Amino acid sequence: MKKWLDQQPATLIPPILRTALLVLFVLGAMLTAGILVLRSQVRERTAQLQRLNRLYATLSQCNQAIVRCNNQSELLERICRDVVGAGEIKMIWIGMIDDATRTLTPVAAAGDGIAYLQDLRIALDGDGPTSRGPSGIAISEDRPYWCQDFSTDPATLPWQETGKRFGWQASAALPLHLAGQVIGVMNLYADRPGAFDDAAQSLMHEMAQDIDHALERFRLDQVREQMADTLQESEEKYRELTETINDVIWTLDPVTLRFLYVSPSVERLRGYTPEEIMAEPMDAALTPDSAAKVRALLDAHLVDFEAGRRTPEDHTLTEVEQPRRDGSTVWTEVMTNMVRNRRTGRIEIHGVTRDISERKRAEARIEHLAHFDQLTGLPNRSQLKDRFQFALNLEQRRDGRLATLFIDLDHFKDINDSLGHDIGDRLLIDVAHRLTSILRAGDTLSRLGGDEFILLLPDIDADGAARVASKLLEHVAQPLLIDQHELVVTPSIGIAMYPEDGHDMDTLMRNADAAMYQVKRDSRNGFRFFTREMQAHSVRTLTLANALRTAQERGQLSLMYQPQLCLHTDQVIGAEALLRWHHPQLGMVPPAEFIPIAESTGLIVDIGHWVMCEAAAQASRWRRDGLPPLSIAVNLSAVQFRNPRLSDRVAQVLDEAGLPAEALELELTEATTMEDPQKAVLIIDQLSARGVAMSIDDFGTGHSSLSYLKRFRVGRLKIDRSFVRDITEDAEDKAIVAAIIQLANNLGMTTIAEGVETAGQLDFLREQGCDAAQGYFFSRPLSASDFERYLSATLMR
Ligand SMILES: Nc1nc2c(ncn2[C@@H]2O[C@H](COP(=O)(O)O[C@H]3[C@@H](O)[C@H](n4cnc5c(=O)[nH]c(N)nc54)O[C@@H]3COP(=O)(O)O)[C@@H](O)[C@H]2O)c(=O)[nH]1
Repeated sequence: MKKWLDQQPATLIPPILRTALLVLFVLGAMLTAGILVLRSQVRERTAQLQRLNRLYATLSQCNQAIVRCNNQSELLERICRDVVGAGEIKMIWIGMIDDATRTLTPVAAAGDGIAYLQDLRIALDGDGPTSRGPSGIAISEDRPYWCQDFSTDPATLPWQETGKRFGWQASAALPLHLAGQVIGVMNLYADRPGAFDDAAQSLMHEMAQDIDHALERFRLDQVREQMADTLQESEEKYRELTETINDVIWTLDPVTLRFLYVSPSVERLRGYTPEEIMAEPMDAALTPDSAAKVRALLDAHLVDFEAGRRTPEDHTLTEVEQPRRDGSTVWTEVMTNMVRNRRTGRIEIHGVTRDISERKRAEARIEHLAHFDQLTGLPNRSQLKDRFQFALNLEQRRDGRLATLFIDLDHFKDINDSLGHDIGDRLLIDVAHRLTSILRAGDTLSRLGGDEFILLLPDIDADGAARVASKLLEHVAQPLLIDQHELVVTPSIGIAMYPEDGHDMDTLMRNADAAMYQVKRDSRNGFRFFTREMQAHSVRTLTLANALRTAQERGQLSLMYQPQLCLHTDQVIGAEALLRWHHPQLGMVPPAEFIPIAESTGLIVDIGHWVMCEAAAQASRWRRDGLPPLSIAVNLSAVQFRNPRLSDRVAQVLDEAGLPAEALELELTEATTMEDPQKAVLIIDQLSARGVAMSIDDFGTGHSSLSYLKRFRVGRLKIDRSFVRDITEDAEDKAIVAAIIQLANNLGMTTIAEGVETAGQLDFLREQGCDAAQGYFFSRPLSASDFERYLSATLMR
């Protein structure tokens, strides 16, 4: 311009104009340059604004995604798509930390270069270049890492090649959080260096925070879902439980006494549906008295609960008999506690009701078992004790009298043994009915066990007691028909009177027992009153009976052997085994005293068996030791004889001892065989069929029936000592002994005389043709070793 003005004539353009034109020109140029700068700035500003707008749009889209998406992976995918779709960001990926491996793994990505992420795992711990990359720094330092120049930033070194390939010029790594902890990172890549200016950083930061909130929401949703699931599950379990268990679970309002909930099992328990139960107040089914009690109890509990003296941990357990729809009742156990409903704030009673009828029945049964005899239903000893005490107190107060009758059935054991326990039991039941049928209301009949009964007659004198006893004897003795068996059973009754014979139950029972025992010794089937003489006897009997129970196991029993000699050869042909009992305190107890006790207590069964075993074993030993073959005689008690398995037991004893049957002789008293001769014939037949020798002991004392004697397959008769004693002087004894010997001869039996003490007695016996003898004249009963010596001495003669 200046050049052009200089070429123009001054006339054409005067200097002033020239200056003005120059100024104008400069101003114009300046204006143009300003306009150009301004236009470039406007363009840049516009571009920046557009970028910001795109980022805002991205943020807004992200927020929409956050609202719409329901889970983490959907949200992250969507954010990645939206961010890249807005055009400002070339690539984005979001990685999550795997706590177990401490690596960062991509979970969502979009844009150019995502293929590179395929197997990407960034180790977070250690000093490797990857752990110190933008993601590693963002995570470890919990801050965004802005990389404005991707190609030169030392942190991006391992990925700069990749960045060049995909055109990444700048990047950002922003940590993501859950519950305040860094859980991942969002990586963004831009195609422009310095792309993440302040405005972009602020937006990205906001986006990361929004994502954090969304992740937190998902977590809470998840927790809520889990809680809902758990709640549903536990509700289902609770429902299942309440519907299937037999216990009834319920909730009650203690103020209105209305049930708020009752489980369905109530229908099984009481026959009413839960709805029916809930329709009525709780106390509707109770009696006014019980209802008042329940109400008072609840009120007291409520007061205590409000005052903090009662807590939900305080449970109350009560037993309640509840009505059922069918009119019956059911015993229940109710466990309750008071709680405050957290939702409503009201106090409730929570309860569990359990059916305990089975337990109640068992308790009642145990109670019954404890007081009543199971077979007959009569009171047992424990119940008798109570009634006795009551009756005694009464009689003491009114100065009255009371009778105790001890009733024992005669030969009941025989019935039991021969017909079986079932028949025996039924017999006891029938007898119990018979006895009861003639008693007054205040009398007590009790069964002690076995065939022993105690009858307690209050307010009665001796005459009255005797009348009752007679009536009982008569009544019980009537034949009984059990199955096809017609049975006659008689009782033996002993009577003790209060106050004469005792002031307490034990004494009166013991004395009545002693009197009963006397009846047994006499004739059975009768009654006797207790006397003072019986007392001494009964005490001794009781002592002996107790001591006898353990005599065998304590080695107090032993056998003595009394030689038996043949009167034709004068040789020892056998021995009678005689039982001895030596008690450390009582001394030698005579068999005549303890054998009856052993019989009446039943101990004779075991003791007699022991005697047989011992005697058979001794005889066997003698045979093995080369002694002449002797016969061993063993006394058999009537009780043993009645045992239906006697012949088997004898065979077993012989077997075990290895003794031939003919070496054993069983001595039965005449009285035993005559108790039931028909049966005796059978038993003797069984034994002799096994080859066992038999003899009848004490012959002449038991009124033998000759017709039966003929049928007894016994080998010899043993002449009782009482006839032998006076045989030399007493003509009658002489005649009896002679007759017995003759009778035996006629029946094909031999005879043995016992109790021979003198030569005169022996001479007479020899004259009469008696075959054998035993007695002090020859020898007293000897121990086994003395017997061996005695035998050797006789053999030497
Ligand atoms: N069931 C069982 N009864 C048994 C057993 N052991 C013995 N007894 C019976 O006890 C009664 C008494 O017996 P014991 O005191 O042994 O008396 C016997 C002899 O010692 C005695 N005896 C023998 N010789 C004489 C004599 O010359 N004079 C005399 N005064 N007494 C004598 O006689 C008894 C033997 O009697 P018996 O059995 O009838 O032959 C007695 O009834 C025994 O039976 C046993 O194990 N079981």
